[in-house]
Parts: sequence; structure tokens; C-alpha cells
Amino acid sequence: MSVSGALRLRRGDFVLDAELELPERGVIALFGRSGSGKTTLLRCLAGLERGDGWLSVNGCRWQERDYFLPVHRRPLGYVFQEASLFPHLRVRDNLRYGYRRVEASHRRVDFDETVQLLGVEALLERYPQALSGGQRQRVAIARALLASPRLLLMDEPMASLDVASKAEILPYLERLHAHLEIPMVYVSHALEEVARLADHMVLLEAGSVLAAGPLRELLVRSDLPLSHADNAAAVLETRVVRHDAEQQLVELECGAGRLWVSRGPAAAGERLRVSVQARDVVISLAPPRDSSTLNCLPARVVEISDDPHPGHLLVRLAVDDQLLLARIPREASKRLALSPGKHVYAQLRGKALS
Ligand SMILES: Nc1ncnc2c1ncn2[C@@H]1O[C@H](COP(=O)(O)OP(=O)(O)OP(=O)(O)O)[C@@H](O)[C@H]1O
Repeated sequence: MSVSGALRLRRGDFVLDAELELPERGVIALFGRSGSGKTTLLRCLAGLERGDGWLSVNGCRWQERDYFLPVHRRPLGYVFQEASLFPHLRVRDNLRYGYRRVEASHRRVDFDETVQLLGVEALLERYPQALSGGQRQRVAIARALLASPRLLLMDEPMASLDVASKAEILPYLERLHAHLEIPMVYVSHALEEVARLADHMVLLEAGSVLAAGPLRELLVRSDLPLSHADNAAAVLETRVVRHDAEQQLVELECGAGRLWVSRGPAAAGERLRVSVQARDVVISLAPPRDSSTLNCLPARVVEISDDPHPGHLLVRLAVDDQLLLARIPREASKRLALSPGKHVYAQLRGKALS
């Protein structure tokens, strides 16, 4: 584990008391409702808050009982909700600022590659005030990366963006995810965002860690609040089979089944994750005929549990070794005589996949 620690901090009535064991790369979502302590924990990781406990990153002690590495000496990148760029410097000089502060022999990122990765080549000569919110955040992320951090911290980097800017920046964050060799701790309270980006999740509730582990496992646990949320979703890992230009669809392999999604061209063999909302999954006993449903996967009922939505149940389905959630009417469960072990078909409504 590259980031581990136990951090405690009291702020008024609120107490943060969190133990962490984070993987050495990939996107780690700090997730929880408003006030659960996500930002406080992130600030403790950065050294912006000093609580009790210890913290070790990549084998280096950042904090212990009598030792505290100050924030300016921690090799980390911090991206805030609002991009904090220097207004009097062009984008190029904003980017160079962090880059130059790292000795050439310690640099682990290439300037041009990072500029390309975040798609900011065309913006280099502009001043921050001539950028859109999404562009500013891309520059802020590039600047954080150019300081060759060992840990990248992001505090709801899309919170202040409108829907269009969010849609613009998400693909860059996905690209970043594929290229990053360091852990990126990403604070969010938007489940859709987390389902698209994160590999690992730390679920916070009232300052404590309620659960932590691989995202795919936590999303579908019926004992956690995630699976009972309105927008509860599961994530399926798939592989691109082919792009059908005529139908404008991409065929994906998902276990023994196939899915079709409308996306731009994708290369065969590429891994693609899709998130499927529980409310968009329909269960049937036979594959649909004479239906406009494009996607239907053979599945097996694993567990049926109560759901807070009146008149509904939550069904956990296995699609080979992956799990899917379906929120279905209680009446339908009875009519179809669903029980654990039963073989069924999971139809995914048109908009189910994202
Ligand atoms: N300086 C402070 N003094 C008193 N209470 C504080 C202080 N800073 C934070 N808190 C409290 O600590 C709790 C956790 O706040 P924090 O901002 O970490 O939550 P969060 O999960 O990031 O919330 P959000 O999603 O709304 O940003 C909140 O109840 C907040 O009111």
C-alpha cells in the first residue's frame, strides 16, 4: 500500500477518525454525504490540517507522533473546487511554475506530454481569465501534475462547473486515470462521477470510514447506503469487440454476454467500463423477443433484499463474475418467483449504460 495512516481531528462537534490503506495507483474516491468529512480528511493528507495520528506515503513518513512534514514539503498536487491559477501569468507560465520548482533529476513527468494529456496545447498563450471553467480546471490539473507529485489530491474538481463543462472535462479525467502512476484521491459526492472514474472507494460517514475497498464491490453491497440511493449503480468491466460504423454502435464483451453502446470509434480489445443504474435494469425469465431492447445479459439471482423505495426490492444479479443491481417492484419479484440461484435475463433499458 502506498498511502496508509490513521488520522484524528476534532473541529467543534465534528470528529474525524479515519484509518486508511490506499492502493498505490488509480483513482480513489473519498465519498460520503455533505459534512461526512471528505474535505477535512483530504486537508489532513495534504498537511493543511494537523490532527493526531500518522501518515505514510510511498514508504516516507509524512506524519507521526512527534513529526509533521509541512505542506510545502509534501510532494503532492492539490486541485481545488475552483482552479486557483495565477491571474497575471499566461497558461504556459502557470504550468512552468510548478515544473521549475522540481529539480530536473526528480522530474517524473514530461511537460509536453502532460500538456497534451489535458488537451491544453491551444491554451498556452492565454491568460486564466480568457478560459472557461472547464479549461481552467484542466490547466490546474496539468499544473498539479507537472510538479511530479507522489500523490494527487482533488477536491470536487467539477463542483463549480456547469453540465456542459463537466461533460467536457470527464474524458480528460478518464485519460488521466489510464496514464497516472500515482494514487489520485478524488473527493466527490456525485455517484455518477465516481462510478465513471474511481477504482477504489473510501466511504465516509460522520467522520469515520464506513467501508473501503474496490469500487465495484462497494457499489453493490446491500449493507451499504450506496445500493439504496436513487441513482444506485453497478460498474461492469467490458472489452471492445468491434465498432459498427453503420449502426453507430460499439459491441462490448461482458462475460459470456454482449452489450452494444453508442460511442465514438473504439479499438478492438480496449477495456471499457460501463455503469448501469439499478432502476434501469428489468428482469425477465426469457430473452425478450419483439422488443426494442438492445442489451440483455444472462444472469443469476444472488440475493434479494429490501429497498427503501416503497413497493420495490433490490436484486443482486451475477453476470459471470460481475455483479449488477436491479431495483424491481415487489410484485414482479413474486410473479417471477425470483429466488437466489434462479437463472434470469437482465434487460438494460436504453439509457441504462453510461
Ligand atoms: N473549522 C471548523 N470548525 C468547526 N467545524 C468544522 C470546521 N471545519 C469543518 N467543520 C465541520 O466538519 C464537518 C466535516 O466537514 P467537511 O467539509 O470535511 O465535510 P465534507 O464531507 O467535505 O462536506 P461537503 O461535501 O459539503 O464539502 C462538517 O460538519 C463541518 O461543519
